[in-house]
Amino acid sequence: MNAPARPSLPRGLYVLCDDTVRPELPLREKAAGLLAGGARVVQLRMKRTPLREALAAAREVVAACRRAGAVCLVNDRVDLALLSGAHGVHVGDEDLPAEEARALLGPEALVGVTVRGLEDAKAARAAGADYVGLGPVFGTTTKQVNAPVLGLGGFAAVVRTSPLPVVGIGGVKLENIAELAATGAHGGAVASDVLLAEDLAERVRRLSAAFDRGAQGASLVGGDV
Ligand SMILES: Cc1ncc(COP(=O)(O)OP(=O)(O)O)c(N)n1
Ligand SMILES: Cc1ncsc1CCOP(=O)(O)O
Ligand SMILES: [Mg+2]
Repeated sequence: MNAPARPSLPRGLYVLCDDTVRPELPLREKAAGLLAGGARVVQLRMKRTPLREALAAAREVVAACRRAGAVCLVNDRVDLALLSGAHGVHVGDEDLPAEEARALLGPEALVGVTVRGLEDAKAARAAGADYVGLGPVFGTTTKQVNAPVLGLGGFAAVVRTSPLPVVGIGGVKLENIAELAATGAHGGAVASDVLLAEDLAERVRRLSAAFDRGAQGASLVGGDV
């Protein structure tokens, strides 16, 4: 029997289409700018949008991502991910557990889990997650996180031994994303640096290029070429 066709999470820039950063700009316009810049992974993070509006926004953003060939993950809400036809969900400590998200979404969905260290990453793998979001890597004002800032060294130590691909989050910006990528991170998740830019598409292009440059450096150090 054929295995289910779960998409793999593209490596590189991972953008948050977030309603708390620059709230006056509608989510669909944020998504349009991000996708115009070639974003390949978009997480729809809605913390202040009323539920029915959130469902409508999710349907619109997921459809736009699918037209652009990008992966769209819904933050927190498995119900919205299901109803909007998203590729998957990202869950943390205050959301449904990864096992339950997987049970509801099925084997074809991508499930990402927030972790703070290696033990959490092992647990996420056992729970059926596809990747982990590890942070905060740097200081951030976008979310008050109840965990210490890892710094690049602490982040890299987890990346080296994580059983799942690691996406770094928290204070990731144009000035540090190449260094983050050079640790071997699978992705760099960015909210404010991209959403506060005047030209979202151009910022996506620059962030993606910087991540890819850093990742290339990592593979040269590793002796891949
Ligand atoms: C890629 C990625 N990693 C971590 C998080 C944080 O998720 P969570 O801990 O559930 O916090 P909220 O984003 O829900 O406030 C994330 N969203 N994405
Ligand atoms: C959701 C989340 N979890 C840890 S930091 C963070 C916010 C990241 O936002 P920014 O890229 O603006 O620091
Ligand atoms: Mg959450």
